[in-house]
Amino acid sequence: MRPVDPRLMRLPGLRGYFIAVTGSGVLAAILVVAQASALSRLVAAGVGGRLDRAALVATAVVVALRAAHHAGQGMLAARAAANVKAGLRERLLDAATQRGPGWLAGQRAGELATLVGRGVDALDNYLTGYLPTLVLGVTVPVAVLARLAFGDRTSALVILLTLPLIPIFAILVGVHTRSRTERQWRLLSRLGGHFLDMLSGMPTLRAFGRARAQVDVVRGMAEKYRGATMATLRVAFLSALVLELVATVSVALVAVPVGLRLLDGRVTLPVALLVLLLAPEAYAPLRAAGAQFHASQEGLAAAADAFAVLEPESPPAAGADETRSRTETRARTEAPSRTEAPSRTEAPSRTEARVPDPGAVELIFDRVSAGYSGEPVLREVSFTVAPGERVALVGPSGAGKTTVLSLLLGFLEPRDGRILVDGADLSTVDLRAWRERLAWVPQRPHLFAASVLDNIRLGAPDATAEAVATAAEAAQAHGFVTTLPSGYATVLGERGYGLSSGQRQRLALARAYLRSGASLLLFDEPTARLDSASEAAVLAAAGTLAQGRTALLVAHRPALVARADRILEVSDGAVRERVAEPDPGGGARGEGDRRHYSRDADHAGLVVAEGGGVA
Ligand SMILES: Nc1ncnc2c1ncn2[C@@H]1O[C@H](COP(=O)(O)OP(=O)(O)OP(=O)(O)O)[C@@H](O)[C@H]1O
Repeated sequence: MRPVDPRLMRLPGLRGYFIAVTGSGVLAAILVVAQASALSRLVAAGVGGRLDRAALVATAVVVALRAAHHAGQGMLAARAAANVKAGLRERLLDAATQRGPGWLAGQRAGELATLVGRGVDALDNYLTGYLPTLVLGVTVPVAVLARLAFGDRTSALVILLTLPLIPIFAILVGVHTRSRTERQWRLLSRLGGHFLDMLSGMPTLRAFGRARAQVDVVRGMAEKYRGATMATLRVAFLSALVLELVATVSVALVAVPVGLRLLDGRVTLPVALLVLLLAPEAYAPLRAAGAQFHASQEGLAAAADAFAVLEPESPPAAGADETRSRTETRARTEAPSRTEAPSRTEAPSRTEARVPDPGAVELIFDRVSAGYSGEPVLREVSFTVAPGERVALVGPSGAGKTTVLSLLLGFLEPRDGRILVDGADLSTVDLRAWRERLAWVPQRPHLFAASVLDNIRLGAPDATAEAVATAAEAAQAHGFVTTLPSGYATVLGERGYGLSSGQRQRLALARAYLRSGASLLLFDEPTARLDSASEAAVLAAAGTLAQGRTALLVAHRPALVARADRILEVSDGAVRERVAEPDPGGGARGEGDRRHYSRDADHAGLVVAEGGGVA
């Protein structure tokens, strides 16, 4: 058990705070010794029937300084804690954003929310209580021993020998309580995660008649958390008692001999008073640090979880239970190459990288293998999409069509192989600038609890109301939006609550249509929830949008497949060319596809096997 985890020093602003607290601790120690010296002189003079004016003034000044220092220290600690917590929250949110949806999907939103909210707040006890007290636990005893070395060496020796008893007992109790407090934090975070999960799944639970059972589960978890909290509090009270006892006995071991020596005349009254005033001060901060240790443990357990998100490569702290290792395993496995330090991810290391020129892009997958945990979903996949081509990705559910789009969005990095966009390796491209060139309609679009206008304007915040309306019209959304209570100003519920899933999809399409500067369209089953009349209209608009741009469309529905220039089938980890079914509307141009694909295959260095399979 280390009194201070060195990783904490990497928290934003903590190093500066630690230096300030150390300076403040040294000042506090000087004031403690000065107060005891002045007071002992004042009292000794008073016992002798004199008034030592200099000692009186010195005592008053030092007491005032100590009060001011105490208030200043409190303010410094509160401000620094607020800064450190704000910085940590910012970094956690940054890390979550950088890891992308692939990683976030594997996290329980509630656990992450508990960590960013209550977990980070729990650092307060550590920052404003334990850390300053721990520093005082070093500076004050050193100052007291130094002063007594010149006043009464015997007492200094007794203090020197008894002082270590407090940290020894504190560590013994701390080792015992650490796992309890960690368990308490895990239970809280699991409770938060489960509760949020349960609330968002309430309609499903009710439909399947499981809502009541879940209430019992939450009650059981809350009960466990209560039990763990009470157990921790019990140990904390007991340990405070033990430390109080050790400190009191130690002070007695100093005070009794000094009293006896005073009676014998072997020590003067001012010196005896000085010893009696300083001895309790020497033990007090260490005793307080021992007691504060328990209160700070929840914050430290939360900080360890925060480091697992910020620096997933760092080893877990001893004693971490399966929840933490599960969080870390997810972080390692679900975003294989995003698990390194934030500096290795996305924009920071890619700022020098080139971004392909605007206009339709050429895409080349060159022996790309990719996946999440375990077996790769795509194995050595190679294909090319020419600039301006409309390519449909088809294949059985779970084959890896969305994974192809995730790779292009930069949410997932290839385990092997390269993805070239206009000849540039995507792993070296500035992802932020690259994503500005994409218009993406995900399979399950996310709408925010904001106005319809702001939801559509997500990808083009400067777009005018007219441009939004035009995009909405193209996405077949304008009609239903105008029937909403406040039209485009209508504020949606969380996740677009209040709209049908088809309406949500149309808003997501409008979002994409508004990105008029996009050079690559990535549509993941964009018409899956639309009726056939809306689908036809949306596809006509998509056709217009796709002019002069490259488009990759994940498609199950024949109408969408029919509009593609080429069809690629994703199955069994491979991507194969498929001859398009003839389209009565004349959209598909599949017949020439084998030859077309051979040219691409040569380009990407692959061999096209019989029947279009890629060997
Ligand atoms: N975030 C993730 N973590 C772990 N595995 C994942 C994740 N996302 C997808 N997978 C797995 O990867 C495989 C391919 O998923 P993907 O979503 O690419 O399939 P798909 O072809 O788009 O399927 P569908 O047509 O059903 O949308 C599936 O087996 C899926 O279970």
